Amino acid sequence: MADLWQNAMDYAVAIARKAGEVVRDALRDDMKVMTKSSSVDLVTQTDQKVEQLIIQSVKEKFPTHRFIGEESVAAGEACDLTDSPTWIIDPIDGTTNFVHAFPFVAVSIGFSVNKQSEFGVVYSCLEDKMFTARRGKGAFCNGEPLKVSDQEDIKQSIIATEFGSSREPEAVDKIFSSLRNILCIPVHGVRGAGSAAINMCLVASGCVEAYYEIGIHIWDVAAGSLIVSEAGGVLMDVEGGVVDLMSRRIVAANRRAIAERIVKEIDSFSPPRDDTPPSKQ
Ligand SMILES: O=P([O-])([O-])O[C@@H]1[C@@H](O)[C@H](O)[C@@H](O)[C@H](O)[C@@H]1O
Ligand SMILES: [Mg+2]
Ligand SMILES: [Mg+2]
Repeated sequence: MADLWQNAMDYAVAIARKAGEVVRDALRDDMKVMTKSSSVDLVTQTDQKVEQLIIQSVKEKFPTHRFIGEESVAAGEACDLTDSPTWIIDPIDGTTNFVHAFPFVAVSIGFSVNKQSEFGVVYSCLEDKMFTARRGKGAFCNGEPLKVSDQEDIKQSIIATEFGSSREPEAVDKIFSSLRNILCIPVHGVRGAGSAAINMCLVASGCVEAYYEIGIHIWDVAAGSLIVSEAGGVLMDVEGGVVDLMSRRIVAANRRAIAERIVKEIDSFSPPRDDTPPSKQ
C-alpha cells in the first residue's frame, strides 16, 4: 500500500536542502541580528526568510496543512497542535551559531498527524548531513541507518545539554546545578552543539548517550524526537514522565536506565508552555 506521507517527507527533504543553501549563502553576507525573549535570544532576517520559504513552498503543494513555525509564533501566531497535518518548523536551529559561523546550524522540519509524529527531517547544513526518520521505518543520516549507542554505563557516557537563552538568575542556577550533578556522577564529558536538533541527532547517531534541556521549544525537538526514537532511543520528561513536546523540557537517551539516571540529577523547573496563550505567559 502506498505510504500516504512519504511524498510529503520527500518534499520536506528537498525543501530543507534548498533552505540549507540559503543559510550557507547568507553566511557570506552582513547579518542584521535582532533579539526576541532576551538579549541573547537571537534572530536574523535569514531565519524569517527561510521559514517563509518553507511555509510558502509547502502551502503550494499541501494547501490544507497547518504550520507551527518558530518565527511565526514569535510574530504572534498561536502555537496550537491539532489533529490536522501540521509542519513543525525551526528554520535555523542554532541561530547563535549561525551568527558566529560556529559550524552546527540545522533546518528542522517535523510533521504530525492526529498529534502523532509521522516524519522528521534535520538538515545540518554546514556539515551537509541530512538526518531523516519516517515513523516505523528507521532513522538515517545521508541514507545510512542510525543506531543509538549501546553503552549501558552512564559513567562511561557523554551527555549533551545547552545553557539556553534565559539569563534569569533562578533559571541559570538550576541549569548549573543540574550540570554539576550530572558531571559529578561522574560522566566522561558534557558537550553541546548549540542546536537542540543536532544534539538529538548526535544521540541518534550514537555519538553521545543522552541529551537533556529545559527551555527548548516544540520546533527545536519535534523532528529530532522521531529521529531518536527510530534510532532505538527513548524520550522522557525531565521529571521522569512521558515527554510532552509543548512542555519545553526533554531528555533523549540511548537507554531508559540512562534517561532515568539523568532525571535523578536534574534540578527541574517549568518554563511557560509553548501552547500557553501569549497573554498568559
Ligand atoms: O533559537 P534556535 O537557535 O532555533 O534554538 C536554540 C536551541 O536549539 C537550543 O537548544 C537552545 O539552547 C537555544 O536557546 C535556542 O533555543
Ligand atoms: Mg531552535
Ligand atoms: Mg530557530
